[in-house]
Amino acid sequence: MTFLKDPSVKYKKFPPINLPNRQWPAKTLDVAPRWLSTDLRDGNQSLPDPMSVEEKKEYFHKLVELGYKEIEVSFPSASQIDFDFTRYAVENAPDDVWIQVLTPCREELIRRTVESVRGAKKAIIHVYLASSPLFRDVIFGMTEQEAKALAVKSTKLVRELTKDDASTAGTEWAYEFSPETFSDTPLEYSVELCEAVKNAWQPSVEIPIIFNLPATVEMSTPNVYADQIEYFSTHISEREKVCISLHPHNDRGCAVAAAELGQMAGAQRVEGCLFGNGERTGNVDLVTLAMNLYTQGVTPNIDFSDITSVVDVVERCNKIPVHARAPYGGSLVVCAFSGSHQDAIKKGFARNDELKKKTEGQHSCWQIPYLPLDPQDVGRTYEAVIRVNSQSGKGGAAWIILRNLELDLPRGLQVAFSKIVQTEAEFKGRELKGDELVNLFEKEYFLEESSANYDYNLVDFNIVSGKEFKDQRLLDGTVNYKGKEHKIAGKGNGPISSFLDAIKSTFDIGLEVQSYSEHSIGKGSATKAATYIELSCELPGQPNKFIEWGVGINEDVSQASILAILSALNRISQRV
Ligand SMILES: CC(=O)SCCNC(=O)CCNC(=O)[C@H](O)C(C)(C)COP(=O)(O)OP(=O)(O)OC[C@H]1O[C@@H](n2cnc3c(N)ncnc32)[C@H](O)[C@@H]1OP(=O)(O)O
Ligand SMILES: CC(C)C(=O)C(=O)O
Repeated sequence: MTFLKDPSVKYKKFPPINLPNRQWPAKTLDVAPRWLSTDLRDGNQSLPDPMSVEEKKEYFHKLVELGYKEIEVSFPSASQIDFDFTRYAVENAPDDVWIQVLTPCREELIRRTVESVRGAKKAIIHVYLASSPLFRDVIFGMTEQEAKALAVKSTKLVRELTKDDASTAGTEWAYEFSPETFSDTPLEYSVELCEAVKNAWQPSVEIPIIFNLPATVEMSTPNVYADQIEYFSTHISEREKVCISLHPHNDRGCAVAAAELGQMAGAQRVEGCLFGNGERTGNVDLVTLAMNLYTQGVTPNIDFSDITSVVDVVERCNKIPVHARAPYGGSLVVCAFSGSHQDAIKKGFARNDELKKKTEGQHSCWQIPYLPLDPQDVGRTYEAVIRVNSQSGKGGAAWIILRNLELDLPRGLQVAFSKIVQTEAEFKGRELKGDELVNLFEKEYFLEESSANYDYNLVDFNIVSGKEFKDQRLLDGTVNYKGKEHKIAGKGNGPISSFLDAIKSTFDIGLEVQSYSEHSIGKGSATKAATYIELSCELPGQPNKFIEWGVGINEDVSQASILAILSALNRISQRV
């Protein structure tokens, strides 16, 4: 079969819903829904290697820790592992967590399912049945009325085994019914079927019946799903005794949008999996949904403050990696490699700091270009935000030096260092890690601990000033040049000019300061001065001037300047 020139001969368009009075487009999402994690059921059933009991335990505890209050733990009639794990969940769930289990409409499987949650504090029995014409015809060969009768019979059986059985009074029972696949079922029939199920269950306002309306296979644009939900929400009777739940799959890549529009259309609950695991393209991603609320200022009631630990558990138990670009949790989503992004982020942070200073810490609104979320909110560091490769500009490397060494490089030095970084990144053909950049900077600007191999090294110096010298400074000291110590002496208006004078008289090197800046680093008694000096240099026998930057760091401001001059001089010495 070839890729069709005219796919309409094989695939039919999904018809729009006739809902001229639809209200959902004007709604906003202002509160978190009830969440149900089906990682341990729908997620698990789609894994090449389903989870072991141990893996399910780890995952379950993570879900509880994150704040999920409704967890579908299994399909207990599927396997001994699922049954045993359900028993574990029942015995170990906190009192406020509902344990949900799924069963088809088969008597022996319903019985075993109810058995699996015996003794639970709170349990939801979830029953599903094919309702769409395709699923009914293909899977069961049942008419609409036969399917309805089976759904009613199964609901009555669950009722008899649970809330009508006095011996289970210690358990708070809830009931969930899923017409599969709701999104491909005529709406009038979905409502008729659910009315019959509701009547069989007899819900209360306190514990409403859950009608979970799955897009078992996503077949339309999310607005169509929203129309379907709004239709159901406005046509089902005793709405106050009904909780509408969404269960979107991601076949068309729109599950998150479908879940969001579905909530706008009246749904109060969402079922999904962390990072969108699940059948085929997955269930809707619960992380994205919660964090989408969070970044709109709405409390999601789920705590993703340590998202890396969530990724770890999900990857370990599912044995499927979380994509590096997965919204919010992917390893690359808070990283910028490209120059203009890095520049914007760096400026954004600087502006934020300024605003904070101006408002004495009151400014708290997050507005950083390219970063919709403060990485620290999910336990990530600012160091990881900017990473450097051959696509990066001066700002990226400067950011890493700032974050690691507290050195706020002047613009000219950023440009100069960026060229060095570019050459290195192209040479290595890959990203340069933070510590590689720091090492490169320290090596290039002669800031390493061991300076034994540098051409010029400061051994000692002394500066004197006074009226008798007519406000001039006199500097004398010792400089080691290529292993040999030289006594130096010079005079000038300050430490820099007197040192330049000393270098001129000792080595016949003409140096001129092109630019200078300085700031402090560290705090309290550990405060140091960081000095940046751009020098132009005339060397004996060399026709052209050299221009180089140097960096010096020392507790003493004068010494920091002298070290910066020697740093530039060493760079020049290396070039000739
Ligand atoms: C949309 C969803 O995700 S639904 C959940 C799907 N999850 C799973 O299937 C995982 C667990 N499943 C299992 O372990 C097994 O399929 C079991 C235990 C449920 C049934 O196993 P088997 O009896 O061997 O049947 P098998 O898996 O081959 O086929 C499924 C049967 O269930 C029937 N079935 C499917 N859905 C339902 C339903 N909602 N209610 C009743 N029966 C159903 C099918 O018609 C088929 O019956 P048939 O054998 O009479 O044709
Ligand atoms: C059992 C139901 C809710 C399901 O998993 C689906 O329709 O995808």
